[in-house]
Amino acid sequence: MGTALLYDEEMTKYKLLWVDPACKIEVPERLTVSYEALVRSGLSDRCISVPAREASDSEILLVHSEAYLEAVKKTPYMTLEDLKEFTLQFGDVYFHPNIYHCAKLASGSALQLVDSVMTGKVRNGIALVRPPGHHSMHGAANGFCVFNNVAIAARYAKQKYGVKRVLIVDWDIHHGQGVQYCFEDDPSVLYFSWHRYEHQNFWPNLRESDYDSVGKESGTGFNVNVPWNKVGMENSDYLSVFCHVLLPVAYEFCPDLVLVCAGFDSAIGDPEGEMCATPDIFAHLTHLLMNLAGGKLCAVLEGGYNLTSLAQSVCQTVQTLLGDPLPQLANLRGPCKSAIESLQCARSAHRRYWSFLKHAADPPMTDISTKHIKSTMEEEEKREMAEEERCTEGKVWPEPPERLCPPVCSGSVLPDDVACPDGLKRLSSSKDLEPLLVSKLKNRSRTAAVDGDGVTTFSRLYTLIEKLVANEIRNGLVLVPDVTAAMCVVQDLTSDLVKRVLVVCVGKEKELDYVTTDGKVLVVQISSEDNEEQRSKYYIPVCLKKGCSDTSGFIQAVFGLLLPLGYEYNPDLVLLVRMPGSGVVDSMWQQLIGLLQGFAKGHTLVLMQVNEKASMGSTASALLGHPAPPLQELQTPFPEDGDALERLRERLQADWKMLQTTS
Ligand SMILES: NCCCNCCCCCC(O)(O)C(F)(F)F
Ligand SMILES: [Zn+2]
Repeated sequence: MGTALLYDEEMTKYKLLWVDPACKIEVPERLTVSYEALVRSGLSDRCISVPAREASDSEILLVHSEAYLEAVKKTPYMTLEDLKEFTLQFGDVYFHPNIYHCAKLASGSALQLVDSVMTGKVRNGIALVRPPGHHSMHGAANGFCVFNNVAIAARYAKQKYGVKRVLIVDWDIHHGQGVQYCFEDDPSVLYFSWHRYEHQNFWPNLRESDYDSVGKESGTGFNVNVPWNKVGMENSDYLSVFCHVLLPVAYEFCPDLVLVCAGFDSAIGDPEGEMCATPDIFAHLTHLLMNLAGGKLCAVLEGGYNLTSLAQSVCQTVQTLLGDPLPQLANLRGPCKSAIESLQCARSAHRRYWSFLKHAADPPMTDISTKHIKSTMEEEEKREMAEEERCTEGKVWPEPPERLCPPVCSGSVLPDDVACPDGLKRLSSSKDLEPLLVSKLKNRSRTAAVDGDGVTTFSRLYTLIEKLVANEIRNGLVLVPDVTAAMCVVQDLTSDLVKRVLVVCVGKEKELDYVTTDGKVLVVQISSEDNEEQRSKYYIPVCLKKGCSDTSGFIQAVFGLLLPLGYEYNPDLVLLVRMPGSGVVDSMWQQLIGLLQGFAKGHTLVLMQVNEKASMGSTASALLGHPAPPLQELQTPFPEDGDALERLRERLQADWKMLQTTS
């Protein structure tokens, strides 16, 4: 299934008609540069174009009051003076004779997107709209927003399609208070937002934007705020919050639909955000959400005022929605101190509501929400001083790397008597291995696996790895008689082909003579074995008391440890080994394959034993990029596992900064 793209140039036909410094950044060019970048890059042609439409009164009334709608209806007939007068009652927003029409198109576009996804016409999609929506409230316009496009879409999805749970992820740099107010008492809509806050010194300067606004009444726990109390946040900070706050909660919530308030003012160069995360981060943020809700994801444009980073960020998002390989993120050096404080506060505020956060540490000593009183003056001084060096006009960043789709998506190396799963390309052509390599294999591998057909298997395996490295194939599935022997062989085969291999070992392993100290290989093993004493910087055993069949424990290890490590290690190849008898649940296995595609440009090599070939179909499906089925309701992870993971993280965070969640 494809990706929907909604855009209508009518929504460029309104603008600010008078002087207002607060609103001058919200210009029609925001939409045109975004759309034109998609056209120029050829991405728009790869999308399914869906027409915009006007939202009806009843749809708008899902969120807004009749009084407010009636008032906005009058604006097309107002004089310039009346429009100025009308605008004065709201904050940081402007009206225009055509903005009511555009606001209906913006909301209607979001609804068209929901229809396209919910009817299965497309898998996911994006709506490029203005005016934005996430600040507008039941009876008021605010922050460039007239109707709350995403809030209306959430209510619409529930009403028309009986959607039970909607996740709204707001990665815009401003707090979408309009969305928060709409759903704060509603447990069927989980709202997550990060936003520039600076201890309430940043617009919209609301006390309720802080991390301790967790929702109210039956919605308690279903509102997650992560305030950024400093500017200059980077890719590491964003990924840490996704791994350590949003994703565990999102997976436990298990949504039927994901809506994204896709604002790109959180990107580098934006005058509002003043952050330093690069446009390619949105490729990963999008990817990390794409295995939720069976892949049903609707992104709706909110903010974004640097026309260069906006256009690049939109392209990065669309390319991921289309399933293209992800760019490698270089030198992630872990969250900064302020981000760790925010992260720790958000986790501790929610630990009583979400079992995956249950073992979160106490809030930091300096409770940051009260800090803003005494810090206002010193912050003010610092802000004045730092102004010049932080000026966003000076910011430069590299053009996001090209994300080329290999001609073949998935290759396979299988015993001759095993049928190749649909969609996979069987590697039969195998060049003979250099004799030197054969002898190396012979003395390396412990079993007779390198006998006649063994050599054939390994020469095909070598060919597959060469093609992965050459980006001729994206990923691959290998079935062997003995995965343990094969693991060692793969290490030999890859040692001169790639710089860093991330080995994810699912299930227990007799003895793993696989560990290196030079960092060329990082092994993360998830099993029921407690190999604590063997642990080192590059060999990290994660013990699940109940083994890999405990999906709750497994998913907690993936988000709490495996993903942050993987991002920091930044491998060129991922070797995913499924040990026989691991007991891992198929949906979890597919989720894992999906998530690991975020590393190494998707170059994942799955190694399985022939007697596990029953799982080949689901493995192939995940490798081909089909969204993983949702994990069924996850029960609370076992306390000892949660505790052990927390302790393991604390011990490892000296070596691996991305594991830090406590200051
Ligand atoms: N320095 C000028 C002050 C601007 N204060 C208002 C900012 C509004 C932000 C709107 C947005 O970006 O959140 C949306 F997504 F809604 F467009
Ligand atoms: Zn914004």
